[in-house]
Amino acid sequence: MQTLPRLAITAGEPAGIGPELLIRLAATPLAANFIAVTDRALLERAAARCGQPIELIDDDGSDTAMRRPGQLRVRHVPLGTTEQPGTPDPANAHHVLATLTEAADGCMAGRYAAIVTAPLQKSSINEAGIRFSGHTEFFAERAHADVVMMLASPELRVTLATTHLPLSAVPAAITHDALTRVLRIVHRELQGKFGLLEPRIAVLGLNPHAGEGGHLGREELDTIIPALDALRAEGMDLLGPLPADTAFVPSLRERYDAVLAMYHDQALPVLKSEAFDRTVNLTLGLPFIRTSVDHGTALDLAGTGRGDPSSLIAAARMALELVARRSAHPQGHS
Ligand SMILES: NC(=O)C1=CN([C@@H]2O[C@H](COP(=O)(O)OP(=O)(O)OC[C@H]3O[C@@H](n4cnc5c(N)ncnc54)[C@H](O)[C@@H]3O)[C@@H](O)[C@H]2O)C=CC1
Ligand SMILES: NCC(=O)COP(=O)(O)O
Repeated sequence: MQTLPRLAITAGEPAGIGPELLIRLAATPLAANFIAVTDRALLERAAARCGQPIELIDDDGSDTAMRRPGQLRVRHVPLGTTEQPGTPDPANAHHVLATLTEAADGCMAGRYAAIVTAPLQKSSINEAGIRFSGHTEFFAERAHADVVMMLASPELRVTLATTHLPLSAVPAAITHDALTRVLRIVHRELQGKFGLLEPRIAVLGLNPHAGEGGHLGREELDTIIPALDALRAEGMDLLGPLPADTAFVPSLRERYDAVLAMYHDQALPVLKSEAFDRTVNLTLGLPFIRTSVDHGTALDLAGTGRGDPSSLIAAARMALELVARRSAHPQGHS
């Protein structure tokens, strides 16, 4: 019997749009066995807010060959307190982290084929007194893995040398070793996850005009260029460092398969402004597949049922594609 991949879907911040997006995802005919890792009653309230019928089934860990649109399995993780849409409560921080732990541990134990995450409110977890900067770092720590954040639309893949850091901390984090480590992961994962045998990676500079020959900053000359040259000597096809302001013009985009940006806001606005509804966040380097939405908790829309589920649906589709590729080519996949 051909069974459907078991995808763990975390709902993220209970007071955000995540729970409603899960209901919308469940309504699609996607060929997946979705297991919502969250509170059962939260999903019932989200379905009522969306005005969409939902059939919740307690997950017993079994496989199935079919799922009707509107059916959603649930791995119940109780809330700390009942959600107020639009107003995150730190009393739910431990609940949110428990859902991530169950999804990650379940993937590593083989109970789920992949994880798809809805957005969480990082500040609410911090307000509960917990050090936390994002799913990416949480899953990396849980899996003891070196990871890289990628956001990908059908037209553009962007990877990040640094993720959730204050801007003032970025230059010190751009070291020869860090760039080497990150580029090796990106190169390996473009081969394994995307089937690109000889991936072409464009690397952005850190400074305006990529440092203008040292007149606008020395990080390119002192760190980035030597790191790229060493990796080129190993055979990697690297372009740059390119000035970030022109790296995304069409003539240059034809010359690379992915971009490595030095920091979070250097490249993500390009993706989010041209493909907000089609972009997927994925974590490279984990021992399991994890995809996510490209947006946040949209507290201004939470509770209205009007959040757009497109990015979550795209994330689920990409997770299914990666699961299928892993089954077909298990040796090339982390
Ligand atoms: N993967 C994750 O867990 C992510 C979490 N966040 C967190 O989200 C929180 C809020 O972040 P913001 O910067 O305000 O960004 P945001 O993405 O939540 O909202 C920005 C704007 O986009 C709109 N928007 C976002 N998603 C939408 C959707 N699916 N449909 C329709 N409109 C949508 C919002 O209504 C708002 O006007 C922060 O705590 C941040 O850390 C942000 C990005 C990713
Ligand atoms: N902009 C992407 C983002 O902040 C998502 O981070 P993560 O929670 O997936 O690590």
